[in-house]
Amino acid sequence: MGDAVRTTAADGVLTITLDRPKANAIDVATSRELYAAFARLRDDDALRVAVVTGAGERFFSAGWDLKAAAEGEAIDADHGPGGFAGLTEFFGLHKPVVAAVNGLALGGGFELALAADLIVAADTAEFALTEVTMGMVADSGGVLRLPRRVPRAVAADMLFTGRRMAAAEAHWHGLVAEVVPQGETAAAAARLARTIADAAPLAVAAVKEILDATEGDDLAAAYRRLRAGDLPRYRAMLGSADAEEGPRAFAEKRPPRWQGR
Ligand SMILES: CCCCCCCCCCCCC[C@H](O)CC(=O)SCCNC(=O)CCNC(=O)[C@H](O)C(C)(C)COP(=O)(O)OP(=O)(O)OC[C@H]1O[C@@H](n2cnc3c(N)ncnc32)[C@H](O)[C@@H]1OP(=O)(O)O
Repeated sequence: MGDAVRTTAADGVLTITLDRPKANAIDVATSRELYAAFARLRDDDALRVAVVTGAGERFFSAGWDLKAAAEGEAIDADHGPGGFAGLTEFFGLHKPVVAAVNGLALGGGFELALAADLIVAADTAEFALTEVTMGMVADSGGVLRLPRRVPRAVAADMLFTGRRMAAAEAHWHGLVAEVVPQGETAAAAARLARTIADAAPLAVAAVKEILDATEGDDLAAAYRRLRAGDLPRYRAMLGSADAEEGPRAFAEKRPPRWQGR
């Protein structure tokens, strides 16, 4: 990777660390490094899940690099690697992403966490979409995802005012899966990621595909999607050797040996 994004891989888990003093802010170069890290997750069959986190204890990410912006650098929110397209393209991939929010997740930093499938947060973490106070809209996923993760009135309050949401409130809303003491975020996220990495890869991919494909549907429409046969990863799971391996391993009282086919 480059200077601002570090990656390490172990036990099927890719850990992506945003490490750019002083606030883990994201400029165009950093967004391209993040993009490359998620491309590695997508393309490496040995990798089954990613954890994305920030270096240090104060910031997960303070979002877009406002100093670079003041000097004229623009992140194309629709088509550039660092914008909504990147977040949508990669967070629609077939492998889950866990955000380990170790501190302040502001603006694009919160959008990065919102694009993940699961969030583990430090008890000191805070979340905010401050774009409206910066003359912008959180159009790299924030304005679209937040109302689908918390009640509309709560999303509206945050989007109109840029107010912060503490980790405890985020957990109360179900936005955050787990809150842990500061300093334990990475370990908690790693435990969650390893549990996912140990599950059947085709089944995990099918769950992610179904969650993403039916997010906006009511139950009846979602069920029709599931039965329509137009979800390729779900279809692949149904006819897989792994779908037979699970019951066989249980009957033989041994751990399953997933083959990913
Ligand atoms: C899957 C593939 C895709 C990969 C790419 C994913 C990209 C994600 C989306 C990209 C971005 C989309 C655009 C986004 O929607 C728009 C935004 O993010 S707007 C910016 C939002 N951020 C903020 O509003 C936070 C701004 N910061 C502050 O308000 C304050 O810093 C603070 C957080 C309240 C802390 O205040 P203080 O305690 O007083 O500390 P300082 O202010 O002195 O900050 C310390 C230090 O950090 C620098 N800094 C802080 N925030 C930023 C920032 N956003 N950009 C640049 N620098 C920042 C600050 O300047 C200080 O440094 P110093 O001046 O001391 O050198």
